[in-house]
Amino acid sequence: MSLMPTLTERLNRARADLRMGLPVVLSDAGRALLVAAAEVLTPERLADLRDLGAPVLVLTSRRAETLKARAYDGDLARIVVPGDAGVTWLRAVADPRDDLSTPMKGPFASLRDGAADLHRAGISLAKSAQLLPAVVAVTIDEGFAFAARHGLTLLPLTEAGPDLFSAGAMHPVVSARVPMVASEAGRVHIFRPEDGSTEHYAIEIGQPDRAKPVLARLHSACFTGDVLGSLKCDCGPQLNAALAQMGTEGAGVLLYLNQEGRGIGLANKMRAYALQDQGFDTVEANHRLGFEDDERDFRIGAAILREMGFGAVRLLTNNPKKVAMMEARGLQVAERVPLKVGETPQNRGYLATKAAKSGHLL
Ligand SMILES: Nc1nc2c(ncn2[C@@H]2O[C@H](COP(=O)(O)OP(=O)(O)OP(=O)(O)O)[C@@H](O)[C@H]2O)c(=O)[nH]1
Ligand SMILES: [Zn+2]
Repeated sequence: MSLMPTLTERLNRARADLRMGLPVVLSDAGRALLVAAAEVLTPERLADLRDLGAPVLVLTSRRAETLKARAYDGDLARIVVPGDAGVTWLRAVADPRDDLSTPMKGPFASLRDGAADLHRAGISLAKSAQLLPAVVAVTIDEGFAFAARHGLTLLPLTEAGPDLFSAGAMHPVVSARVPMVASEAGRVHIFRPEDGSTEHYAIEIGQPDRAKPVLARLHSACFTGDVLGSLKCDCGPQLNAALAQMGTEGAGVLLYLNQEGRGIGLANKMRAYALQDQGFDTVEANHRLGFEDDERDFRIGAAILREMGFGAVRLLTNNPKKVAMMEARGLQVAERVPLKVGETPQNRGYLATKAAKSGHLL
């Protein structure tokens, strides 16, 4: 018998550790790296990291571009942390909030030699913990004994497949009837991912025929739009219109995917909104924070639909990438059904940017 946690279980632990400001040990092929999230690192822990070696600040090339720092590792940059730099410096480099008011943070020296795969895993981990994609990293001689001695989580990446950061299979937990304004024949299903990460929901309207393409919507959570009625986006009206159409047709399925802010989480989305108030558009704001335009994993939606017995959909969307992603996961998109509602004076620019830069159909 072994009660040792699997890599996936350790990964979930590592996310929580990182969010608390605890370092995590990443190891592969005899190499080991200690990583901690820049946004929550305390001065005491930074001092501990310095005792172990010279720390680097790992950023994505998106963030490095704004900072005019060299990204020798393709998609990321390893920036030397100056000897006198404290956590305030780390946070100012990681977080674009004050870029405009205090533009000169450099010049920065970036590392060019040595492998960056463990650093890359550190960035993926920070993203999957919905933190800013910025980690402080120190190379250590050996991972296993170090992690055991300090009670830290170790991620032995040697065991990792290419899908380490995917949520895995979706397990149905429970479903219950919820009569709604859009349809009295509503049922809410809860799905829990294999890796123990965030749950996602499916709202089934009526009794869709599994043998035919089902009217479907993949809705990404938008606290501001769905709950607060924010005028900055079109999410709330899209959610209601999709349910209403399913109610009118008598059948459909709406997936409510907890991928707030196109997968960056609500805190980062609010950081993006603060940048939008400084004049950047939705895509530029994501990039300045160090994220890609869209960090969502649409495998989740495909896995839930398949688990529910659906193989083909009539997909309510204006986003051709959602169609392509579903087809790539083996779900046939028999038809794309446009969903154009909720344009406001406040979201006109946002919708225009999505059309111009993200390929949305107007
Ligand atoms: N990062 C970021 N996310 C945003 C912003 N405005 C809205 N969102 C998020 O964008 C997502 C919108 O998702 P959807 O409406 O499902 O997707 P879509 O790609 O616009 O495609 P369709 O609506 O299907 O055409 C939600 O997760 C929102 O929280 C923004 O300015 N920045
Ligand atoms: Zn929204």
